[in-house]
Amino acid sequence: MHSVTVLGAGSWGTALAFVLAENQHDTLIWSHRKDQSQEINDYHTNKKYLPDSELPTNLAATSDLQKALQHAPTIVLAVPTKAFREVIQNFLPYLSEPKTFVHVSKGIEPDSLKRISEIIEEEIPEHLRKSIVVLSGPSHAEEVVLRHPTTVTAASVDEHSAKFVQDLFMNHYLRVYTNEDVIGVELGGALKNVIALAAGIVDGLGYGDNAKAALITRGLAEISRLGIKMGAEPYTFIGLTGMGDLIVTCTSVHSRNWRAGNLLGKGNSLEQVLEDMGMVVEGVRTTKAAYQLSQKYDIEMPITHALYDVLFEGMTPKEGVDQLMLRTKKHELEDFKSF
Ligand SMILES: NC(=O)C1=CN([C@@H]2O[C@H](COP(=O)(O)OP(=O)(O)OC[C@H]3O[C@@H](n4cnc5c(N)ncnc54)[C@H](OP(=O)(O)O)[C@@H]3O)[C@@H](O)[C@H]2O)C=CC1
Ligand SMILES: O=C(CO)COP(=O)(O)O
Repeated sequence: MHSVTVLGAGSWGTALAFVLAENQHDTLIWSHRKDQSQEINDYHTNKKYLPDSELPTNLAATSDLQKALQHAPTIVLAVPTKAFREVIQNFLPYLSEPKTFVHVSKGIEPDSLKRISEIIEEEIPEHLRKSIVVLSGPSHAEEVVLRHPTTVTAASVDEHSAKFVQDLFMNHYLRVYTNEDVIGVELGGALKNVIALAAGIVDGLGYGDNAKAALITRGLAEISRLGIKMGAEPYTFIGLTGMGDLIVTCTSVHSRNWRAGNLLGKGNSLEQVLEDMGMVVEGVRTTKAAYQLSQKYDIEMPITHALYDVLFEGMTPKEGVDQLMLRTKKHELEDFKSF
C-alpha cells in the first residue's frame, strides 16, 4: 500500500482516485471547492463530474492544499492544462521534499508551446522533484468507474518510476503499459483532442463514417509528422497514446472534444459551446498551440490549420472541410519520405 494524493476532482482525477482507492492505496483527493470535498467525504459521490458513480468509502477528500501536498510522496496532477501552472504555484510553498509527479493532462500550452512535463520542470525546482511520469491512453473516466477494461501507458525517462506508476494503478480492469517516450506520449495525448474536435464537426455536419475514418487516419499522419520532428519515437503514435486515444476520442459520445465539435458542426458558436459543456475541452487551446508548432517546425498540418481557421478565424465548418478536400494533389506517404 502506498500513499497517493490526487490534485483535481474533475472527471479524470476522481476516476483515478477511485482506482487508487480500490487498489487499497491510502488515497487523498484535493478539490479547490470545499463543498465538493465534503460531498466526497460525506456521501462518497461526485455528482457534478461522475453523476452515476459511487466512490469507494476509503477514498478521502480535502480542500486543504497544504494537507494534500503533505499526505503523500506521489502526487497525481489531474487539472486542465490551463490551470496547471496556477495549481503548482499554489502548492509550491508546501513542497519541502522531492516527490514523484504523475500528470494526466492532455494539452499543450499556447505561445510557450510547452508540453506538460516541461511545465512541471519549469515550475518545480529540480531538488523538489523525484521524477515525472505521464499517464495517458484511451480512457474515458465514465467507463473506468464502471470497471470496463481499459488500457493506458505510464511514460517516464526514469524506467523505475514508470514501473512504480504501472504497479500503483494496475488491476483487473485497468491495464498499464510502460514507455520511455515522454515526448511522443504527451504529444499523442494532446494532439488527438484537435482531431477529435474536427471529427465531431464532420459528424455535426452530417457527413458519415468515410469522413471520420479519413480524419482519424490523416490526423494520425499529421500528428506523427510533427511528433517525429519534435523528437518522438515514430512507433509511439501507433500505440495506445497515439492511435488508441485518437480512436476513442474521435468515436465516443463520452469525449468532450468530440461533443464540442459536434455542436460546432451543427452551427453553434464556440463561445456558446464552451459555456454549455461545463467541463474542459482541451482541444480548443491545443489547436492554437498545434498551429503555432506546425509553423515553428515547418510541418504541414492541414486538419489543424482548417480547424484553427474555423475556431479562431471565422471560417464556417463546411468551408473548413472544403479547404481540406480541395488541397493540391498528393502522394499518400509524401510527407514521410523525408524521415
Ligand atoms: N475525463 C477523462 O476521461 C479524461 C481526462 N483527461 C485529461 O485530464 C485533465 C483533467 O480533465 P478532467 O478531469 O476530465 O476535467 P473536468 O473538466 O472534468 O474537471 C476539471 C477539474 O479541475 C478543476 N479546476 C479547474 N481549474 C482549476 C484551478 N485553477 N485550480 C484547481 N482546480 C481547478 C475543476 O474544478 P471546478 O469544478 O471548480 O471547475 C474540476 O474539478 C485534462 O487535461 C483531460 O484532457 C485524460 C484522460 C481521460
Ligand atoms: O482523453 C480522453 C480519453 O482518453 C478524454 O477525452 P475528452 O477530453 O475529449 O473527453
